Amino acid sequence: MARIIDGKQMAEALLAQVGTGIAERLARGQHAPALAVILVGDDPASSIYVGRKLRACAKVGITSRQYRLDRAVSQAELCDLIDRLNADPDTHGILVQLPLPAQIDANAILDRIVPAKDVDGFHPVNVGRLSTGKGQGLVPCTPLGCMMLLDSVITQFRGRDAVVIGKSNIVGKPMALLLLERECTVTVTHIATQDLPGIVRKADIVVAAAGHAGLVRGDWVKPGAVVIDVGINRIALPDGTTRIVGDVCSDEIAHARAYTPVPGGVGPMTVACLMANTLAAAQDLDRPG
Ligand SMILES: Nc1nc(=O)c2c([nH]1)NC[C@@H]1CN(c3ccc(C(=O)N[C@@H](CCC(=O)O)C(=O)O)cc3)C=[N+]21
Repeated sequence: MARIIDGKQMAEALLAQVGTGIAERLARGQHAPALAVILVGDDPASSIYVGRKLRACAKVGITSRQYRLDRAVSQAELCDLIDRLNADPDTHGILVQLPLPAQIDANAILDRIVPAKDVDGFHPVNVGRLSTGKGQGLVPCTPLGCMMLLDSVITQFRGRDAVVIGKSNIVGKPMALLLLERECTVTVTHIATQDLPGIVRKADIVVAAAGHAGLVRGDWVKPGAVVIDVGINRIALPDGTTRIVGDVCSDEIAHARAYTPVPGGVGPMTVACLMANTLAAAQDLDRPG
């Protein structure tokens, strides 16, 4: 039977580690790390995600400040807020919850956050550092969490075939770069990919981040493969309730070596990695010079 990788438990362990790091900061007389979370509009899913992040902050001892902006906010107002937070020595991390409303140029906003406070790792400087594999720079939370989940079951990445389904800037592309850095042979697939099942069948490592409920079927997965399910899809059930499912038909992959459940897999690790990135940003910002 496939092993279920317990993301919730791994996230708890990472949060505990971050908490210890913060306690050590305080013992040295330094401030607690501070994270600014900007939420535009009142999308219910975004509010839930932001709520999880703020709760995690409270748990590990990160000071959090939430900025809730009207959905009609202008580009200039949002830029002003980011400029203020960039300049504020008491702010170590800045997160702008995505998606942003249509009138906002999201890339221009992400580019405006100083790279040192970019705890999402979406600024071009951090993207560039990841792509040159130098190990400095902040790495996007979801792919970082996925690598930690993979590290809990895989010792040898070198030479393994890895498939990433989805080419987003938030998950697919950075995930591919991290796997490439470990010397996997990486295939990035997307909506226009031909014979996706055939490509996935060859993979030792499958990272599904397509945002399509149940896309990956059991007969696509090679026996012994490790499957990371990044999908979070809310589906309607016949009784009128809804349920969260991933991109993988997890009931069909008993022949996999291991897989991450949804919920309880990648999601909790994403939040825990945000805490780890915020601590890392604070440590770097406080380093003299
Ligand atoms: N700037 C920015 N950074 C992000 O990191 C970011 C974002 N925008 N926009 C939206 C996505 C989504 N995201 C999730 C975080 C936690 C869970 C999570 O904790 N999920 C739980 C519960 C799932 C549920 O029941 O809803 C789980 O999978 O077990 C999921 C998804 C962060 N995102």
